[in-house]
Amino acid sequence: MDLNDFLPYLIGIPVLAAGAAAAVGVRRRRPGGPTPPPADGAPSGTAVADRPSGPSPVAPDVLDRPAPGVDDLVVPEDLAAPALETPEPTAGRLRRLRERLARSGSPLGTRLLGVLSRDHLTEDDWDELEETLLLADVGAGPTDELIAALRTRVRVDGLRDGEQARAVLREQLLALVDPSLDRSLATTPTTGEDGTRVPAVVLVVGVNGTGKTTTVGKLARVLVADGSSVVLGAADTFRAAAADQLQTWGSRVGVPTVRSDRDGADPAAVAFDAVRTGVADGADVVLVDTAGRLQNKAGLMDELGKITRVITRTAPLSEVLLVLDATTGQNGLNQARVFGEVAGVTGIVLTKLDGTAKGGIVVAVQRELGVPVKLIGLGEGPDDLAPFDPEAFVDGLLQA
Ligand SMILES: Nc1nc2c(ncn2[C@@H]2O[C@H](COP(=O)(O)OP(=O)(O)OP(=O)(O)O)[C@@H](O)[C@H]2O)c(=O)[nH]1
Repeated sequence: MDLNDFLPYLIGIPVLAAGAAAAVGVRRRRPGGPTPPPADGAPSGTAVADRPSGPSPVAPDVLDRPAPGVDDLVVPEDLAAPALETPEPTAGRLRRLRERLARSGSPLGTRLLGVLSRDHLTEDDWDELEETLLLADVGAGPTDELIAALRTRVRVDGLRDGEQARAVLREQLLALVDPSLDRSLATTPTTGEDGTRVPAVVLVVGVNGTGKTTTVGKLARVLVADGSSVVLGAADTFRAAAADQLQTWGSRVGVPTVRSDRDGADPAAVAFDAVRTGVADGADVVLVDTAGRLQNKAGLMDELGKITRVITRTAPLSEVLLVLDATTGQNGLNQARVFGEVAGVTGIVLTKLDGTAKGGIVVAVQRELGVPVKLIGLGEGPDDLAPFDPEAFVDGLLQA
């Protein structure tokens, strides 16, 4: 799916929302009510909340989980079946990116333009440009490249006026952001060797607090609006409230959540059951949220490695999205490096871009990991997630 093709929501939203509700359905389990047995009676430590009736998938013995208690299979009252919402089209979201960048004080592009529009650029002016880029988290390498390219353009063509300065800066910033990178999300189901339909599996990783759970919830809305059927896996079993949070996101758009209510349950077991549920339900996409613990690289590698191994017994991983908080600058880059090494990241979600005028992190993180920014978070609202569009982003930076 090409993210930039989300725009057709505009036409299909009422139909798609109704279709999604019908296709996914919401079945509420009552507290204290009977626990549906797994298909073959084997124990399963996870439960599927807000899911249409059907057999529960069963995890392999190797995962060694305890049998469920009734409490494991109960949807709390306050999380049950709210009215289904209609996600907002992404077309408006790109416009909002520009508005938010403009509101964020003095965007990077405006400050650069202020210097470039001066009559005769002195060495002090070039130093100011360099400092501005570094302070905006563009990173040393890309900053040097941009300065060198601008110097060449100024030397060869001269900069006659502000308009020309803007055009040159736009061209050079765009080159840094790299419009040639493939930013589409792999969310198309495939067919297994035995002819079964295999959902696309998207694993979402990142340090705690960066916005993983929120991003999974927002992405589920985007996919539902696009006509896909989705299953969520709450494999963040470290933070007790994360599964509730995810389930709330899912239930608002009729998407079931596979979860365990046991604190500290094995995240790989939840991920496994989520994927099996996706297969059993004939879902298009399974989105798996993970915990963001970064105690040490070995621990992270163990946990993510196990989750990946267990998932890929049933379905290949289509995407590993790394969620990064745009306001954390260099710190975020250090985290990105570790996750990049252990998790085989295929795309970056840059959250909280609404909270920073330092758009340069987009460039730095792409360079650091060698993978594209695919989605950006623009706020805490349910539809504040947009496909990353290099041109809209650079135009947002450059507007007055
Ligand atoms: N302003 C803003 N806030 C965001 C954005 N994305 C997420 N947040 C907020 O960031 C906070 C943390 O988000 P979570 O989704 O709980 O983060 P997490 O990475 O799942 O955290 P853990 O479960 O602890 O690992 C919440 O208050 C979100 O509303 C964004 O794009 N902009």
